[in-house]
Amino acid sequence: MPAQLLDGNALARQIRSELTTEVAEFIENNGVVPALAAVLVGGDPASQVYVRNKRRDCEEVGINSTLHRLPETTTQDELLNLIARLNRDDAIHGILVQLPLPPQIDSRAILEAVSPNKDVDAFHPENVGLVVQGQPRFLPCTPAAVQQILVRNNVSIAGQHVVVVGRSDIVGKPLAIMLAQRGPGADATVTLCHSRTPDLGAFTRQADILVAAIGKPKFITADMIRPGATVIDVGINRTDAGLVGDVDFEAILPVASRITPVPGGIGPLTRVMLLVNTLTAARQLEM
Ligand SMILES: Nc1nc(=O)c2c([nH]1)NC[C@@H]1CN(c3ccc(C(=O)N[C@@H](CCC(=O)O)C(=O)O)cc3)C=[N+]21
Ligand SMILES: [Mg+2]
Repeated sequence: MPAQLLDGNALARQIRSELTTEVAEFIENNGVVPALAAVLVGGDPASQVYVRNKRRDCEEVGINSTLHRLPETTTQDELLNLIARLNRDDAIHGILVQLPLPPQIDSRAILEAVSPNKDVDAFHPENVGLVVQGQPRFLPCTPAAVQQILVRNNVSIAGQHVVVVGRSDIVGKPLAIMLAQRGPGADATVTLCHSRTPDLGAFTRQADILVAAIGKPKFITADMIRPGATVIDVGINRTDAGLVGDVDFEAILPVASRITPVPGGIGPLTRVMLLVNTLTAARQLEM
Protein backbone atom coordinates (compact mmCIF):
# COMPACT_ATOMS: atom_id res chain seq x y z
CA MET A 1 0.00 0.00 0.00
CA PRO A 2 1.37 3.43 -0.88
CA ALA A 3 1.74 5.98 1.89
CA GLN A 4 -1.25 7.97 3.08
CA LEU A 5 -1.09 11.60 1.92
CA LEU A 6 -1.13 14.12 4.75
CA ASP A 7 -3.12 16.84 2.98
CA GLY A 8 -1.98 20.30 4.09
CA ASN A 9 -4.43 22.13 1.83
CA ALA A 10 -7.43 20.34 3.33
CA LEU A 11 -6.24 20.85 6.89
CA ALA A 12 -5.42 24.50 6.20
CA ARG A 13 -8.95 24.98 4.85
CA GLN A 14 -10.43 23.35 7.96
CA ILE A 15 -8.39 25.47 10.37
CA ARG A 16 -9.24 28.64 8.40
CA SER A 17 -12.91 27.81 8.78
CA GLU A 18 -12.45 27.36 12.56
CA LEU A 19 -10.58 30.68 12.64
CA THR A 20 -13.35 32.47 10.73
CA THR A 21 -15.69 31.76 13.66
CA GLU A 22 -13.11 32.74 16.27
CA VAL A 23 -12.23 35.99 14.49
CA ALA A 24 -15.92 36.93 14.19
CA GLU A 25 -16.39 36.29 17.93
CA PHE A 26 -13.32 38.37 18.72
CA ILE A 27 -14.63 41.27 16.64
CA GLU A 28 -18.03 41.06 18.29
CA ASN A 29 -16.57 40.99 21.80
CA ASN A 30 -13.92 43.67 21.30
CA GLY A 31 -15.16 45.93 18.52
CA VAL A 32 -11.72 45.57 16.95
CA VAL A 33 -10.62 43.71 13.81
CA PRO A 34 -7.37 41.71 14.18
CA ALA A 35 -4.79 43.17 11.80
CA LEU A 36 -1.54 41.94 10.29
CA ALA A 37 1.05 44.23 8.69
CA ALA A 38 3.40 42.60 6.20
CA VAL A 39 6.60 44.33 5.17
CA LEU A 40 8.15 43.37 1.86
CA VAL A 41 11.50 44.88 0.87
CA GLY A 42 12.46 44.46 -2.78
CA GLY A 43 10.90 42.27 -5.43
CA ASP A 44 11.92 38.65 -4.74
CA PRO A 45 9.35 36.68 -6.83
CA ALA A 46 8.85 33.86 -4.28
CA SER A 47 8.22 36.44 -1.55
CA GLN A 48 5.64 38.17 -3.76
CA VAL A 49 3.70 34.90 -4.15
CA TYR A 50 3.88 34.18 -0.45
CA VAL A 51 2.69 37.64 0.54
CA ARG A 52 -0.14 37.57 -2.01
CA ASN A 53 -1.40 34.18 -0.71
CA LYS A 54 -1.10 35.34 2.87
CA ARG A 55 -3.26 38.40 2.19
CA ARG A 56 -5.90 36.19 0.58
CA ASP A 57 -5.86 33.94 3.68
CA CYS A 58 -6.36 36.96 5.95
CA GLU A 59 -9.30 38.16 3.91
CA GLU A 60 -10.92 34.72 4.04
CA VAL A 61 -10.92 34.56 7.87
CA GLY A 62 -11.77 38.24 8.47
CA ILE A 63 -8.33 39.50 9.52
CA ASN A 64 -7.27 42.91 8.17
CA SER A 65 -3.99 42.89 6.31
CA THR A 66 -1.83 45.75 5.17
CA LEU A 67 1.16 45.45 2.89
CA HIS A 68 4.14 47.79 3.12
CA ARG A 69 6.23 47.52 -0.02
CA LEU A 70 9.66 49.11 0.14
CA PRO A 71 12.22 49.37 -2.66
CA GLU A 72 15.23 47.03 -2.87
CA THR A 73 17.44 50.05 -2.00
CA THR A 74 15.74 50.71 1.38
CA THR A 75 18.19 51.58 4.15
CA GLN A 76 18.28 49.97 7.55
CA ASP A 77 17.12 53.24 9.16
CA GLU A 78 14.15 53.54 6.83
CA LEU A 79 13.06 50.01 7.67
CA LEU A 80 13.60 50.58 11.40
CA ASN A 81 11.44 53.72 11.16
CA LEU A 82 8.60 51.80 9.55
CA ILE A 83 8.81 49.07 12.21
CA ALA A 84 8.76 51.68 14.98
CA ARG A 85 5.61 53.16 13.47
CA LEU A 86 3.93 49.75 13.22
CA ASN A 87 4.96 48.93 16.81
CA ARG A 88 3.20 52.12 17.99
CA ASP A 89 0.09 51.63 15.82
CA ASP A 90 -2.69 50.29 18.07
CA ALA A 91 -4.67 49.14 15.03
CA ILE A 92 -1.90 46.65 14.12
CA HIS A 93 -1.58 43.42 16.13
CA GLY A 94 0.87 41.40 14.07
CA ILE A 95 3.99 42.42 12.13
CA LEU A 96 5.77 40.22 9.62
CA VAL A 97 8.98 41.33 7.91
CA GLN A 98 9.41 39.04 4.93
CA LEU A 99 12.81 37.33 4.72
CA PRO A 100 15.29 37.37 3.08
CA LEU A 101 16.15 41.07 3.34
CA PRO A 102 18.57 42.82 0.95
CA PRO A 103 22.27 42.65 1.92
CA GLN A 104 22.57 46.27 3.14
CA ILE A 105 20.13 45.45 5.95
CA ASP A 106 21.10 43.66 9.16
CA SER A 107 18.29 41.11 9.54
CA ARG A 108 19.05 40.42 13.17
CA ALA A 109 18.66 44.10 14.11
CA ILE A 110 15.36 44.21 12.23
CA LEU A 111 13.91 41.10 13.89
CA GLU A 112 14.91 42.47 17.31
CA ALA A 113 13.19 45.78 16.53
CA VAL A 114 9.74 44.18 16.07
CA SER A 115 7.75 44.42 19.30
CA PRO A 116 7.77 40.91 20.85
CA ASN A 117 4.02 41.32 21.42
CA LYS A 118 3.44 41.72 17.65
CA ASP A 119 6.09 39.24 16.49
CA VAL A 120 3.80 36.71 14.78
CA ASP A 121 6.78 34.91 13.20
CA ALA A 122 8.23 34.29 16.68
CA PHE A 123 11.67 35.34 15.44
CA HIS A 124 12.43 37.86 18.24
CA PRO A 125 14.95 36.48 20.79
CA GLU A 126 12.44 36.94 23.62
CA ASN A 127 9.91 34.77 21.79
CA VAL A 128 12.56 32.19 20.84
CA GLY A 129 13.50 32.03 24.53
CA LEU A 130 9.88 31.55 25.58
CA VAL A 131 9.52 28.66 23.11
CA VAL A 132 12.67 27.02 24.47
CA GLN A 133 11.32 27.39 28.01
CA GLY A 134 8.00 25.77 27.03
CA GLN A 135 6.05 29.02 27.66
CA PRO A 136 5.41 30.18 24.09
CA ARG A 137 3.75 33.52 23.37
CA PHE A 138 3.67 32.56 19.66
CA LEU A 139 4.84 29.32 18.06
CA PRO A 140 7.05 29.74 14.97
CA CYS A 141 4.80 29.12 11.95
CA THR A 142 6.52 26.30 10.05
CA PRO A 143 7.38 24.23 13.17
CA ALA A 144 3.79 24.74 14.39
CA ALA A 145 2.53 23.58 10.99
CA VAL A 146 4.57 20.37 11.25
CA GLN A 147 3.30 19.70 14.77
CA GLN A 148 -0.33 20.37 13.75
CA ILE A 149 -0.28 18.13 10.68
CA LEU A 150 0.91 15.29 12.93
CA VAL A 151 -1.52 16.00 15.77
CA ARG A 152 -4.58 16.52 13.57
CA ASN A 153 -3.89 13.31 11.64
CA ASN A 154 -3.54 11.34 14.90
CA VAL A 155 0.11 10.52 14.27
CA SER A 156 1.49 9.69 17.71
CA ILE A 157 4.48 11.79 18.68
CA ALA A 158 5.03 10.84 22.34
CA GLY A 159 7.84 8.34 22.69
CA GLN A 160 8.51 8.31 18.94
CA HIS A 161 11.90 8.94 17.44
CA VAL A 162 11.73 12.12 15.36
CA VAL A 163 14.72 12.81 13.15
CA VAL A 164 14.89 16.41 11.92
CA VAL A 165 17.28 17.09 9.05
CA GLY A 166 18.23 20.78 8.93
CA ARG A 167 19.14 23.08 11.83
CA SER A 168 17.89 26.48 10.66
CA ASP A 169 16.75 29.04 13.24
CA ILE A 170 13.39 29.21 11.45
CA VAL A 171 12.51 25.51 11.13
CA GLY A 172 14.83 22.71 12.28
CA LYS A 173 16.15 24.12 15.54
CA PRO A 174 12.84 25.35 17.02
CA LEU A 175 10.96 22.26 15.76
CA ALA A 176 13.42 19.92 17.48
CA ILE A 177 12.93 21.83 20.72
CA MET A 178 9.13 21.90 20.43
CA LEU A 179 8.78 18.16 19.76
CA ALA A 180 11.13 17.28 22.64
CA GLN A 181 9.11 19.46 25.03
CA ARG A 182 7.08 17.88 27.81
CA GLY A 183 3.36 17.70 27.05
CA PRO A 184 0.70 17.03 24.41
CA GLY A 185 1.82 17.01 20.78
CA ALA A 186 5.38 16.46 21.96
CA ASP A 187 7.35 14.14 24.30
CA ALA A 188 9.30 12.82 21.31
CA THR A 189 12.88 11.62 21.33
CA VAL A 190 14.50 14.00 18.85
CA THR A 191 17.67 13.78 16.80
CA LEU A 192 18.73 16.97 15.00
CA CYS A 193 20.89 16.25 11.94
CA HIS A 194 22.54 18.70 9.55
CA SER A 195 25.04 19.16 6.75
CA ARG A 196 27.95 18.05 8.96
CA THR A 197 26.28 14.85 10.17
CA PRO A 198 28.37 11.90 8.92
CA ASP A 199 26.42 8.94 7.47
CA LEU A 200 23.11 10.80 7.55
CA GLY A 201 21.22 7.70 6.38
CA ALA A 202 22.21 5.79 9.51
CA PHE A 203 20.25 8.40 11.48
CA THR A 204 17.29 8.91 9.14
CA ARG A 205 16.68 5.14 8.91
CA GLN A 206 15.98 5.16 12.67
CA ALA A 207 13.20 7.72 12.33
CA ASP A 208 9.58 6.95 13.14
CA ILE A 209 8.94 10.49 11.93
CA LEU A 210 11.39 12.10 9.51
CA VAL A 211 11.27 15.86 8.94
CA ALA A 212 13.21 17.17 5.94
CA ALA A 213 14.06 20.88 6.23
CA ILE A 214 17.30 21.14 4.31
CA GLY A 215 16.40 23.26 1.30
CA LYS A 216 17.81 20.90 -1.34
CA PRO A 217 15.49 19.32 -3.92
CA LYS A 218 14.94 15.53 -3.46
CA PHE A 219 17.82 15.35 -0.98
CA ILE A 220 16.13 12.58 1.03
CA THR A 221 16.06 9.36 -1.01
CA ALA A 222 14.07 6.15 -0.51
CA ASP A 223 17.02 4.23 0.95
CA MET A 224 17.11 6.76 3.82
CA ILE A 225 13.57 5.90 4.98
CA ARG A 226 12.62 3.19 7.47
CA PRO A 227 9.67 1.23 5.98
CA GLY A 228 6.47 2.54 7.58
CA ALA A 229 7.91 5.87 8.67
CA THR A 230 5.98 9.16 8.53
CA VAL A 231 7.74 11.64 6.25
CA ILE A 232 7.22 15.42 6.58
CA ASP A 233 8.64 17.50 3.74
CA VAL A 234 9.26 21.15 4.63
CA GLY A 235 11.22 21.95 1.47
CA ILE A 236 9.90 24.46 -1.09
CA ASN A 237 12.43 24.41 -3.95
CA ARG A 238 11.68 26.19 -7.20
CA THR A 239 13.20 24.13 -10.01
CA ASP A 240 12.73 23.94 -13.79
CA ALA A 241 10.34 21.05 -13.05
CA GLY A 242 8.25 23.29 -10.76
CA LEU A 243 7.97 23.24 -6.96
CA VAL A 244 9.89 20.32 -5.49
CA GLY A 245 10.31 19.29 -1.86
CA ASP A 246 13.39 18.08 -0.01
CA VAL A 247 12.28 14.44 -0.35
CA ASP A 248 12.11 12.21 -3.40
CA PHE A 249 8.32 11.91 -3.14
CA GLU A 250 7.65 9.33 -5.90
CA ALA A 251 10.35 6.95 -4.68
CA ILE A 252 9.40 7.26 -1.01
CA LEU A 253 5.63 6.87 -1.53
CA PRO A 254 5.79 3.01 -1.52
CA VAL A 255 8.12 2.93 1.52
CA ALA A 256 6.58 5.39 3.97
CA SER A 257 3.25 4.98 5.79
CA ARG A 258 2.41 8.69 5.54
CA ILE A 259 3.91 11.57 3.59
CA THR A 260 3.24 15.27 2.98
CA PRO A 261 3.13 16.48 -0.65
CA VAL A 262 4.83 19.59 -2.06
CA PRO A 263 2.98 21.74 -2.92
CA GLY A 264 -0.07 21.28 -0.70
CA GLY A 265 1.65 20.09 2.47
CA ILE A 266 3.40 22.21 5.08
CA GLY A 267 3.35 25.44 2.99
CA PRO A 268 -0.37 26.29 3.24
CA LEU A 269 -0.41 25.27 6.91
CA THR A 270 2.51 27.59 7.63
CA ARG A 271 0.38 30.46 6.35
CA VAL A 272 -2.52 29.36 8.57
CA MET A 273 -0.26 29.47 11.64
CA LEU A 274 0.41 33.12 10.86
CA LEU A 275 -3.34 33.74 11.07
CA VAL A 276 -3.52 31.84 14.36
CA ASN A 277 -0.68 33.97 15.76
CA THR A 278 -2.31 37.20 14.58
CA LEU A 279 -5.51 36.32 16.44
CA THR A 280 -3.44 35.39 19.51
CA ALA A 281 -1.63 38.73 19.29
CA ALA A 282 -4.93 40.61 19.01
CA ARG A 283 -6.31 38.77 22.05
CA GLN A 284 -3.21 39.53 24.11
CA LEU A 285 -3.09 43.19 23.08
CA GLU A 286 -6.81 43.95 23.38
CA MET A 287 -7.72 42.16 26.62
N1 LIG B 1 9.20 36.56 7.89
C1 LIG B 1 9.00 35.47 7.15
N2 LIG B 1 8.15 34.52 7.60
C2 LIG B 1 7.92 33.39 6.84
O1 LIG B 1 7.15 32.51 7.27
C3 LIG B 1 8.58 33.25 5.58
C4 LIG B 1 9.44 34.28 5.18
N3 LIG B 1 9.64 35.36 5.98
N4 LIG B 1 10.09 34.19 4.00
C5 LIG B 1 9.85 33.12 3.08
C6 LIG B 1 9.45 31.85 3.78
C7 LIG B 1 8.78 30.86 2.87
N5 LIG B 1 7.43 30.70 3.38
C8 LIG B 1 6.43 30.00 2.73
C9 LIG B 1 5.19 29.81 3.29
C10 LIG B 1 4.19 29.17 2.61
C11 LIG B 1 4.40 28.69 1.35
C12 LIG B 1 3.28 28.03 0.61
O2 LIG B 1 2.14 28.26 0.89
N6 LIG B 1 3.58 27.18 -0.40
C13 LIG B 1 2.59 26.55 -1.23
C14 LIG B 1 2.89 26.80 -2.70
C15 LIG B 1 2.88 28.25 -3.05
C16 LIG B 1 3.39 28.45 -4.48
O3 LIG B 1 2.78 27.93 -5.41
O4 LIG B 1 4.41 29.14 -4.64
C17 LIG B 1 2.58 25.05 -1.00
O5 LIG B 1 3.58 24.53 -0.48
O6 LIG B 1 1.61 24.40 -1.34
C18 LIG B 1 5.63 28.84 0.76
C19 LIG B 1 6.64 29.48 1.46
C20 LIG B 1 7.28 31.50 4.47
N7 LIG B 1 8.39 32.16 4.76
MG1 LIG C 1 9.87 27.81 5.26
